[in-house]
Amino acid sequence: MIPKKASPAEQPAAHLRLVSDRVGDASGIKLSGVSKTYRTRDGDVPSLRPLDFHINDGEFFVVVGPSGCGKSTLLKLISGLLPPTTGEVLVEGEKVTAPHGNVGIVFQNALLLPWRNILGNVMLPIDMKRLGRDEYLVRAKALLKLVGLEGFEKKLPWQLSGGMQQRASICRALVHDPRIMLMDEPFGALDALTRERMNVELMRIQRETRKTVLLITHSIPEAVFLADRVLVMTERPGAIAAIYDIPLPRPRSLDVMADPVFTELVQRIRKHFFSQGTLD
Ligand SMILES: Nc1ncnc2c1ncn2[C@@H]1O[C@H](COP(=O)(O)OP(=O)(O)OP(=O)(O)O)[C@@H](O)[C@H]1O
Repeated sequence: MIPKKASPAEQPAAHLRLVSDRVGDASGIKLSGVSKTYRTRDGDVPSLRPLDFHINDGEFFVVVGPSGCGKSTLLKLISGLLPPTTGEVLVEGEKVTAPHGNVGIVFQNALLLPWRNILGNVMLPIDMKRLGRDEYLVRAKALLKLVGLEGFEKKLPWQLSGGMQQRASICRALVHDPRIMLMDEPFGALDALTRERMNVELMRIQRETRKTVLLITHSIPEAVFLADRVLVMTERPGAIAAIYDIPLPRPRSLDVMADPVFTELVQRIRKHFFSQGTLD
């Protein structure tokens, strides 16, 4: 389905140009006609309508949508955990047919193994993939330092706060140096203040590591704060309601939330959720 452009009546000010898609190349993530219908004993559950879009290499791309519209399904399709019903997903120009090493995934809860210390948890993908421990140990420690967890390597997960655990899970997703980070409501379980701090931290990590990030959130301000572009989904079966370009300069601090461009974008995206019945 072709992303919908804003009608003239809903056109924002010139500085809030709405883009349907940027021209993409073979790098990044490309979805062509990707749909998903779950086959269950009680019948078919159409979850995603055919989607076409491209996420550029190094882009911070955020997806917002109503509950149950297929956001997590989208993430599973890109990571290769689920096959699409129609269409194809290309990651770095390669068709995704199975779980692949090009992604690191962060879930809503840190999901650290309670019996492994923090360093051991970060090293889990390396141990599972049987990669060279010595080489990646250096990287794991450097990542922990990057997220402010230096000195906590030997602690067990319960000895850390929720925000610190989530930072460790981000390190775990990055330790094998994937090109892409997929994040499913990564800060949904955190209190508001910690969540804001984690957002600032995540942007910094993304800038330093130059990863392509696809993040799912229910928070529209969070989406606008973080993203280069925001994809708004319709209700299930999910389709693209619109894709917004976020022209706020980087680096961004929390002060950007007071910028009129920020508030206008938040309001425009919120309108999708308050129109009758469906998202658009
Ligand atoms: N394994 C499955 N079998 C059948 N239906 C499923 C399965 N997984 C998800 N669904 C259905 O597909 C739809 C999309 O689910 P998904 O988890 O992708 O939505 P979501 O947008 O991530 O939801 P939320 O925002 O509440 O986390 C939902 O209606 C869900 O019930």
